[in-house]
Amino acid sequence: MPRSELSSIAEPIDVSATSAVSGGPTGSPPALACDALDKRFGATHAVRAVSLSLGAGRTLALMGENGAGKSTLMAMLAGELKPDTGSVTVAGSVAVVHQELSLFPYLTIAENLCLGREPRLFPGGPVNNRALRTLARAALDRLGVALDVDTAVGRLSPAEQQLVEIARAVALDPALLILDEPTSSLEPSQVDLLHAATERLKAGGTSVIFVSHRLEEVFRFADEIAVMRSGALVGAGPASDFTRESLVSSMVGRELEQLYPDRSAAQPAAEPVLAFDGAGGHGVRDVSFAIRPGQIVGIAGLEGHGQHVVAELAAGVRRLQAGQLVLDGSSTGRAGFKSPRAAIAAGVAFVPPDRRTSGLMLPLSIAENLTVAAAHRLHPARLLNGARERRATGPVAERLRLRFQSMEQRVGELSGGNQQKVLFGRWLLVPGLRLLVLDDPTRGVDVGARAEIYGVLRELADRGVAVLLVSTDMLELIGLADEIHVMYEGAIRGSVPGHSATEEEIMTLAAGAA
Ligand SMILES: Nc1ncnc2c1ncn2[C@@H]1O[C@H](COP(=O)(O)OP(=O)(O)OP(=O)(O)O)[C@@H](O)[C@H]1O
Repeated sequence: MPRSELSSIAEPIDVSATSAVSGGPTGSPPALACDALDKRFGATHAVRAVSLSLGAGRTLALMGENGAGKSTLMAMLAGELKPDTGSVTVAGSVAVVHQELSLFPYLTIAENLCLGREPRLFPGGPVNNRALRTLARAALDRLGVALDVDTAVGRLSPAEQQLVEIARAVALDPALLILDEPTSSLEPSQVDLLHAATERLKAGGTSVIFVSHRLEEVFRFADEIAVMRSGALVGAGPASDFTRESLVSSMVGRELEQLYPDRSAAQPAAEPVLAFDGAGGHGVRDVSFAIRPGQIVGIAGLEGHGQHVVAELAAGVRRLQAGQLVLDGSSTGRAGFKSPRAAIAAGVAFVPPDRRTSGLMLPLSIAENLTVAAAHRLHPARLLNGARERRATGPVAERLRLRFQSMEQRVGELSGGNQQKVLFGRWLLVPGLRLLVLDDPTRGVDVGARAEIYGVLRELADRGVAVLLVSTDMLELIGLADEIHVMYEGAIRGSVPGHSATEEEIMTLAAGAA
């Protein structure tokens, strides 16, 4: 875990002191202060003259739209990125948990947790495995996580890996802990663990900065809020000075009337586009439900209960081992779609959850990534045609409020949330779309862009496209889906109509308690 090389403040810190962002506290030095930080990447002015300070034991939520400059600012605060101008002062070490995990999958939890600071049997000698395990267990205990420290990290769910990564940062006892979207893959009970752990850290004088696009968490975790827009700090102060509405409008620079679009009044009675009929395999079993044209069907469940497999079966990424998939009234064959290509040929599109490993071609341009699915229509001769590509992709980029320099920019240079928008936007250009399968489509996407994505989904549904939405965000499912199927241990435990569903109802089913 990187530690800051930055200059330290020698004076002890008054833990009881409170501090306002960008305002001095009661005379004690802040745990973190930065002054006029500025950073450009070529033509992009990513961070503009940002100054702020944070007291010891305080939590700051750093908010802003995708591409606002949050990750760049945090990298400079952590000493990982050199500012063009400006300075940072931290009263001690900094530990960072990035959006992309940095654990070694083949090493155990204990080995990952103690990497680079393994206890030795004697100085310079072999690793003391007993002490290693004890240290690792203590690190997990501090977070309240019950995992076997001998498990290889690659066998853990994404949420568990995230917790290990956080435990590793916490174990360093940093003066400042920086968490970049720590909760995006966590389920509610794990968010509770993280909340309790940060409260304990704060009581010990550690300051915490975190980024989240989930507003409900921001008000729960943060003492202070700082809002960035287009690289500049546009608002900062105690969390109690903000309301949900004022926070959103300060982030997106406009009033956001509603996050979720109105539902269609009439439920479609048409034949299903796709029906799961006793489908099983890869840990799921007896899955039966139908998706009709114009319907948004949601799949809920705690991490690891089979919901991703359902999305992958629908999209031809995995083959069935039992039951059948029925497309327009006819079976798709013995094992479902033969391949993703066969699913696409049938008008089924898939937005996978992990944009970095499955979906985007990071070295290629935005335009190329957007048009790859529609390539047959846009490039009949399979040759890139710049003018046509621009005509087609421009409106999509505008609609999704993509923040970019030019359509020729490499996707790898975009902020995380903007990459996700490209992944989603590519399917808007595809002709003959019948069923859109989405697996956690708004992870890391800011609230303004999320409203746009939700609006686009509703529009697609109103045009007769069927939507299968797998999401860990229960509020998103309740806000969008016409019907929600809740999975538990690989099977559908129960189904609830979207318009009347409550979080409690879904959680009860997801925990297998109903
Ligand atoms: N290495 C880089 N090269 C070129 N441009 C970059 C680089 N890193 C970031 N940028 C640009 O700097 C701007 C700020 O990006 P940053 O990742 O800090 O945003 P963010 O607020 O963290 O966004 P998100 O919420 O999507 O993670 C964006 O326009 C991004 O494209």
